[in-house]
Amino acid sequence: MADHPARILILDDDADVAYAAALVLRGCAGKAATLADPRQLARHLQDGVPEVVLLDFNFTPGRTDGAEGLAVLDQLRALPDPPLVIVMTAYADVALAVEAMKRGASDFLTKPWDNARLLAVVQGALAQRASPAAPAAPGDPLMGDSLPMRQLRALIASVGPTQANVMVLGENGVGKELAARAIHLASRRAAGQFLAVDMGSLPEATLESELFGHRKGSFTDARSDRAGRFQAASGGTLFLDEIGNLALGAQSKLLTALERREVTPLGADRPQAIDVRIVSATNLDEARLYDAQMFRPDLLFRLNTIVLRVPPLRERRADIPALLRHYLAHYRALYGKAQGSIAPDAFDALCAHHWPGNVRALRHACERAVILGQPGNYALADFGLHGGEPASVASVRAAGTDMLALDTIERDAVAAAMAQARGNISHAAILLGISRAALYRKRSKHGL
Ligand SMILES: Nc1ncnc2c1ncn2[C@@H]1O[C@H](COP(=O)(O)OP(=O)(O)OP(=O)(O)O)[C@@H](O)[C@H]1O
Repeated sequence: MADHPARILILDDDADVAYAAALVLRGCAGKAATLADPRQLARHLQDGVPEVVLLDFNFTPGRTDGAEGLAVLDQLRALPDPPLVIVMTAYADVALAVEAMKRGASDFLTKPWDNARLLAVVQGALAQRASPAAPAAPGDPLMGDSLPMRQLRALIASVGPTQANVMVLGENGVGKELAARAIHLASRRAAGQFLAVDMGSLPEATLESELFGHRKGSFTDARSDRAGRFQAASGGTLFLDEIGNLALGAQSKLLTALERREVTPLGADRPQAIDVRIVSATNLDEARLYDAQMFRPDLLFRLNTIVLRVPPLRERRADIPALLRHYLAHYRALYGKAQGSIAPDAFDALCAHHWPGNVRALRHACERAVILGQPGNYALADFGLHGGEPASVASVRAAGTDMLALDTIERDAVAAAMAQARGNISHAAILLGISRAALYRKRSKHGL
C-alpha cells in the first residue's frame, strides 16, 4: 500500500457533480481534488500525478461526442506512471465507455451514480494499483468478433480485476459460463478455484449442506465432516449457475451468507468467514428476475453489482462463420476426419438460422455434420437443424447487424428509463444522463 493518502482527481465541468463526488471520496478513499477544465490539467499534474482520475467525457457546453474526454484519457495514459482512469458516462453512451476502455480506462461509472457504487469503483481501482492483476491466461475462450462480443470482452476486462459480484444474463447456450470463466481469469483470483454450482439442480433439503458444508453426525448420512462449496472455492470464484431457479427459502439462506460474509456448516457451532467472489447466471428474462415474487430484491442487490448481458447468437450473426469454422475443425481433429468445407447454400442457411439453442446448438450441429457428413462437403441436412425460423439470408446480409445490436441497446435503455420514470421526461433524462432534448430525439428515432 502507498504510504500517503491516495490522490484522486475529479475532472468534470459540472462543479456540483465534482464537489459531490469529492465529498463522498474524501476520508474514505483518499484526498480528492476537482478540476472543471482539462486545460488546467498540465498545471495540476506538476504537483504530482494522482493515483486515480475520474473523468467526464464532455467539457464544452453542447458537446456530446466525448472527444474531449478521450483526448484527456490519451494524455493521462501517455504519462510515465499513468493513473487509473475511471470514465463517467451517461447510460446511453455504452459505445463511448467501451471506446474509453479500449484506450486504457480501467472502469466506468454511469451517471447519475449512487454513492456506494462510486466509492466501490474508486476503492477497487486503488486496490488494483496496490496489487496489479494477474495477467489474463492466454487464449481467450470466448470467441466472436461482432461488436456485442467485443463490448462484452471489454466489460469483462474492466470488471474482472474488481471484487464486484457479477450477474450474467442470457438465453440458454449463449456462453454465460464461458463469460463467468473469463471474469475469473481476468481477476486477481485467477490462480484460485473457479467452482461452478448448478443451483437449479440442488434440492432445497441438501442446499445448506452442499453450499456451507456439514459436521459429522449433523444428520443421518453425515458420516464425516465435509466442506461446502463456499469453503472449497475460498480464494477463488464461485459460479452460481441457474440462480433464477432458486426457491425463495433457499434465497434467504444464500442472502444471509452473502450479507454476513460467513457461513455456518450444519452441526457446527461457529460460523466461518468466506472469501469468494460470486458470479451468478440466469436465463430468466429480466421482467421475471425483477419480480419480487420470483426473486428477493435484497438478494438481487447483493448479486448484481455488475450485470453482463450475453446476447443471443441471432443478434450477432457476424460471429457465426468463425464459430462454424472453429467447431468443425475441433470435431474433425477429435474424430480424425479429413478436411472439409460447407456447401455454399448450407453456409447461407446456417448464417441465417434463428439458433434458438445459441452457440451450444451450433456446436452440436457441427459435431453432427462431422460425424454424418460426406468428408469434403457438408450439406445442410448434415447439420440437422430444426426449430427456429430461418431469417431471410438477404435481409441479414443487407443489415449492419452490429449497428442493429447497438440500436437495440439504446432503444432498450430509453424504454427502461421511461418506464422507471413513469413517463416523466425530465426524470428519465436524468436517469440516462442525457439532456431532455436528446431524450426527445432518441424517443422519436426509436418510435417510443
Ligand atoms: N463465444 C463462444 N465462443 C466459443 N464457444 C462458445 C461461445 N459461447 C458458447 N460457447 C460454447 O457453447 C456451449 C455453451 O456455453 P455455456 O455453457 O457457457 O452457455 P450458458 O449460457 O452457460 O448455457 P446454459 O444457460 O444452458 O447454462 C459451450 O460448449 C461453450 O464452449
